[in-house]
Amino acid sequence: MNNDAIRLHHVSRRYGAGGNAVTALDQVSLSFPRGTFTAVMGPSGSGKSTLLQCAAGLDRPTSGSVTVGGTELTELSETGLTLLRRARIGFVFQAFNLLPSLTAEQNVALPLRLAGRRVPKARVREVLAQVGLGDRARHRPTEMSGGQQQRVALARALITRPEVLFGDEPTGALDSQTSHEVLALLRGMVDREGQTIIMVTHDPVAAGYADRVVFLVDGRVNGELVGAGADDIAARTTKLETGASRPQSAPTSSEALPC
Ligand SMILES: Nc1ncnc2c1ncn2[C@@H]1O[C@H](COP(=O)(O)OP(=O)(O)OP(=O)(O)O)[C@@H](O)[C@H]1O
Repeated sequence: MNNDAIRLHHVSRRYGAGGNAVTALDQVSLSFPRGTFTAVMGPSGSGKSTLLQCAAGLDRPTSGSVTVGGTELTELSETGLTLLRRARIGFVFQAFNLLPSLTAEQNVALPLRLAGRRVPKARVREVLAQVGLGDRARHRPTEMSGGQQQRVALARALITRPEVLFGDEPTGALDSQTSHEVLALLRGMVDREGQTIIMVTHDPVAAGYADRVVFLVDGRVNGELVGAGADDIAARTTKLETGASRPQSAPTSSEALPC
């Protein structure tokens, strides 16, 4: 069986046409093996969100191929894409996007309800316990801290047992201690349950929880760091932001080139 949860092959995404055209992604090829945690970093406008959206089936590439566990997304209809996202993909964003009138357990059950599926109460409790909120099932978002709300959002993303969990700055609205708690949870899901996670972040400390960090510059992959700590990641991002590493330099021992 293919061991990649997601594969992008020569993916390009252009917005607009003529003189106003923007190439947000330019021939990006990347593989995300199952059970790994990848951070995506790069300067503002380098294509991180576009990469996430194309990989998650929220946006369609202009050219190239995206496969989720062997399913070619570019061949799916809109309905097919929606069904695939609902069943096989989870999302957490910087904004928690919880419904304020619903309790934690009702928020967590929402994706199943929207899909017209049965909501096993035990599963809702299980996933809330998994994020350390077993005792908060009946609380509403306003009765919870930011970190707790993000953990409810995480439980909501996990209720369907997604093959891939995408995070777009999931700790962007949290203080450093709370960020650590959420990132440690994500790390534990990869290590204990083999969850695949792909997370866009600007924060080298957050990226340090990942197994590898993929860097984008001007819509292209500009190398990656494997097993790096926050200091090395910060040094690399500073270089990218000042343009010092363009064009790409030869990889060092802890670096690997994209496949
Ligand atoms: N809907 C759109 N229409 C036109 N241009 C777009 C659109 N979405 C993104 N872009 C452009 O594509 C490029 C990549 O944008 P993207 O949001 O993917 O970058 P990013 O790395 O996520 O940026 P940031 O870190 O600032 O969020 C940018 O030049 C952006 O202006």
